[in-house]
Amino acid sequence: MMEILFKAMAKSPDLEESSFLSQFGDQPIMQVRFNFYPPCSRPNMVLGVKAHSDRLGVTVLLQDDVVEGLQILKDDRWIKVPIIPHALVVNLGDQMQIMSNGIFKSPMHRVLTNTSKLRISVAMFNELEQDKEIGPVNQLIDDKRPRLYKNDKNFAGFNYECFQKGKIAIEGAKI
Ligand SMILES: O=C(O)CCC(=O)C(=O)O
Ligand SMILES: [Fe+2]
Repeated sequence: MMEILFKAMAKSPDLEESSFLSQFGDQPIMQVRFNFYPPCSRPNMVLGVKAHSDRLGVTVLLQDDVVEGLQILKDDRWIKVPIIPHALVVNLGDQMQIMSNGIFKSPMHRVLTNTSKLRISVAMFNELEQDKEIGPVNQLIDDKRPRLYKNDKNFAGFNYECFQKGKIAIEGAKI
């Protein structure tokens, strides 16, 4: 599934199919995370997940089919991501923004808690092969669009460090 997505995304800026996919290496790691948000008596004070952008290429998310909570930042405003039964939410991560030299954006998002209902979501991520370096695809760098990001070997770790410190990782990846 991830393979199909990465190939399709490469076609949009008119690249070779494997341009993004090949950066993940021959043995990319598939990770699945189950998020469990218990009810919270002070939802105005406690977030389920604080604001962050996903660190990898693409996140495929199955939201709770009843309880909302996910919000995305657009033009400095938090916008609710609606629940669409049986639909998956596909979100782009920082590594996609880096590989596409900023053409694709990795949005900030957060999860709110709910006073009375628990919420569950399942997120699927595609991690690079160990020690693989990523960087902007060469064909997306030219005079009009100079290279925005440096190549990086441990961006995922760097993103996690930034998340803990409340910093924006993609800013730190800039040249
Ligand atoms: O629970 C959700 O809807 C989103 C969780 C999330 O942002 C993540 O796992 O990175
Ligand atoms: Fe996320």
